[in-house]
Amino acid sequence: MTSQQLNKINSLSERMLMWVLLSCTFDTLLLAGFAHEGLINGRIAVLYGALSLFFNGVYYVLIKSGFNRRFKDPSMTFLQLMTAALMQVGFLVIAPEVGYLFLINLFAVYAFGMLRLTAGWYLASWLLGALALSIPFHLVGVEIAFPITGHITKILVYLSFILTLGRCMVIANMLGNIRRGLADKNQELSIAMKHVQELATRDALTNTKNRRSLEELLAVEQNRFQRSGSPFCIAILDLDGFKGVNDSFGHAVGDEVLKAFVQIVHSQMRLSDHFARYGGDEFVLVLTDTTVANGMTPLQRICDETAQYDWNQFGEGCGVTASIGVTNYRAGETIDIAFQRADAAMYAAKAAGRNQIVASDEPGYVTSATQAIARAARA
Ligand SMILES: Nc1nc2c(ncn2[C@@H]2O[C@H](COP(=O)(O)OP(=O)(O)OP(=O)(O)O)[C@@H](O)[C@H]2O)c(=O)[nH]1
Repeated sequence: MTSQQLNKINSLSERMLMWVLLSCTFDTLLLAGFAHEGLINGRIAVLYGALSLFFNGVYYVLIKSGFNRRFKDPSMTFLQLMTAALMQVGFLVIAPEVGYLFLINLFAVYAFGMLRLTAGWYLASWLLGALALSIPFHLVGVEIAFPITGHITKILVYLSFILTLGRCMVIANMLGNIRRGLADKNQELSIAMKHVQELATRDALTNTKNRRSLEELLAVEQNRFQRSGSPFCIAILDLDGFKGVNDSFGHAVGDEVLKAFVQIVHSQMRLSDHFARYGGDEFVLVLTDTTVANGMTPLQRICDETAQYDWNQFGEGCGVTASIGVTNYRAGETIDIAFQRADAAMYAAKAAGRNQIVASDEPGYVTSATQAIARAARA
């Protein structure tokens, strides 16, 4: 148990002791009232008050001195419960004329136990309580009374019931606090879990999805394709000349370039697409519900935006472009095979002079460079 947990237990135990002491004080006053009415000897009220003070004092000293930390249950709930229960049974024997009071007190005593006792300890305390109660009920043969003998005793009995209900309210409030604490802890835990999940699926530098998350998303898209035939294509985007940026301007500038590139892609992609950092200066864009034929337009925009971006803001002469390889996912193949095709296409784009798109094997979309040449020839 951590010292923070122990401190919490101690503060709860101290609060409980205060309530128990207050409760015992009321009982002592009620007993004094019954003594005044001649139902019991006045010394019984004094003894009840003195024993309450003594036992609560002992537990207070144990808690304050830290001695309770040596126990398996530092709250000492079982010990306190048994002390209180046996005290009630003892007084039931010596003052059966007001025996109802000690019997209803047992409810409050056992209810306090609910705050901390495990089922096993609760069962043990119940069995011990039952055993102890057998003494006044069976062996001693005392007359346990409900002492309404006049107007005053009626008020005293009424007060004792009201006070018992009050004790139940205090216990309900403590249980409510425990429940609220648990609910708060649960919420904190689920927020922390969400955060951990975010960290596990996000790239820390660029805040895009990471490779692990990409693999999961690709598996989802593959399933969707198999179920509904919804097409998707995989594009691998690799920066050109990024090593040069790092070498000339430093790693920190390189990081800024990566983040800016992510912004460019985010500004051009659809919300339903998936974008992830694969590693280093290599990224993957999964275009959902899209074939390469349709995907070429946003990819071309990314290529163009990257080439036209004001990289000089990071340093005079700083600049990168993007080479992109893209392929359709084909029925029945593994993601790995599609990935290899996209990778080969990306290397083809590099080999063809960088800053362009190569579609793996789509007729009519060999490279964006050939499209540009065709456009120029038409013009
Ligand atoms: N600043 C920064 N650099 C990184 C990070 N991860 C990898 N790199 C660097 O990125 C560079 C990637 O190398 P290359 O892909 O060969 O560089 P390139 O100049 O773009 O080469 P081509 O792709 O052939 O155009 C290496 O120098 C890595 O050290 C990162 O998180 N931050």
